[in-house]
Amino acid sequence: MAYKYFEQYHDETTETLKKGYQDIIGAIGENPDREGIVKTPDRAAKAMQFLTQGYEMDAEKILKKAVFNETYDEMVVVKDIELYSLCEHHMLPFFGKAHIAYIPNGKIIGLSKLPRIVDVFARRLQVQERLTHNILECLNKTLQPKGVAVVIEAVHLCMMMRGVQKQNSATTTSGFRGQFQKIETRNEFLKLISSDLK
Ligand SMILES: Nc1nc2c(ncn2[C@@H]2O[C@H](COP(=O)(O)OP(=O)(O)OP(=O)(O)O)[C@@H](O)[C@H]2O)c(=O)[nH]1
Ligand SMILES: [Zn+2]
Repeated sequence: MAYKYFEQYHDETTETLKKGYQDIIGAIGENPDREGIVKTPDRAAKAMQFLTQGYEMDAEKILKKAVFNETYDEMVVVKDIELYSLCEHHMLPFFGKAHIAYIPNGKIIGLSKLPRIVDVFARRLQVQERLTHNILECLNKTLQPKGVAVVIEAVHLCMMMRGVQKQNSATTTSGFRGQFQKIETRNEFLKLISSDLK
C-alpha cells in the first residue's frame, strides 16, 4: 500500500473526531469504556483522516512532478487500478477498479502518477460519477493530451450491507475527452481494458 506509513494526523482533528466517535459508540448502545473499545474512538479518528486525506492533496502538483517530453503518440492504458472511496450519502465504502488511458500530445506522464491521482480524488467523500470526472478533467488540464478516457467499475456497500441489499450489482461510470470521443478509439480502449493480460 502506498500510504502504509501515513502519519499526517492533526491533533485538533483527531480530538474532534474522537469525541464524535465516542458519542456514536454510546448512541448505538455500546459501552465506550469497555476494554476492547476504549481506544476505538482514537483509532477511528485516525482511520477517518487516512480515508479522507485527499482533501489535503493537490493532484495537479503531483502530476506535474513527472511530466516528460516524448514524441510517443499512441494510446497509453493503465488498467485495474484499485480504488477505495466513501460515498458521500452514507459515508460507507465503495470500491473497485479504475482504468485510465490517454493519447500523448508531446508529453507523457510517470505511470505511477495515475494511481496516485485516483487516490487523491478517491480519498474524499465522493459519488462515483464525480470521482470519474475529477480524474478525467485533472488529466485533461494538466497533460493536455490528444485524448483521455476514464472508466470506473465499483460496488457500493450502501447498496449491499443496507438499503436495497443487492450483492451482485456493480456500477460502471466513464468519461471520454478528445480522440476518445471517436467510436474506434473508444472501442480500442474498451477492448484493451477487457483483456486478461496482466
Ligand atoms: N449516483 C450515485 N448515487 C450514489 C452513489 N453512492 C450512493 N448513492 C446513492 O445515493 C442515494 C441517496 O438516496 P436517499 O434516498 O437520500 O438515501 P437512502 O434513503 O439511504 O436511500 P437507499 O440507499 O435507497 O436506502 C441512494 O440511492 C444511493 O444508492 C454514487 O456514487 N453515485
Ligand atoms: Zn451510499
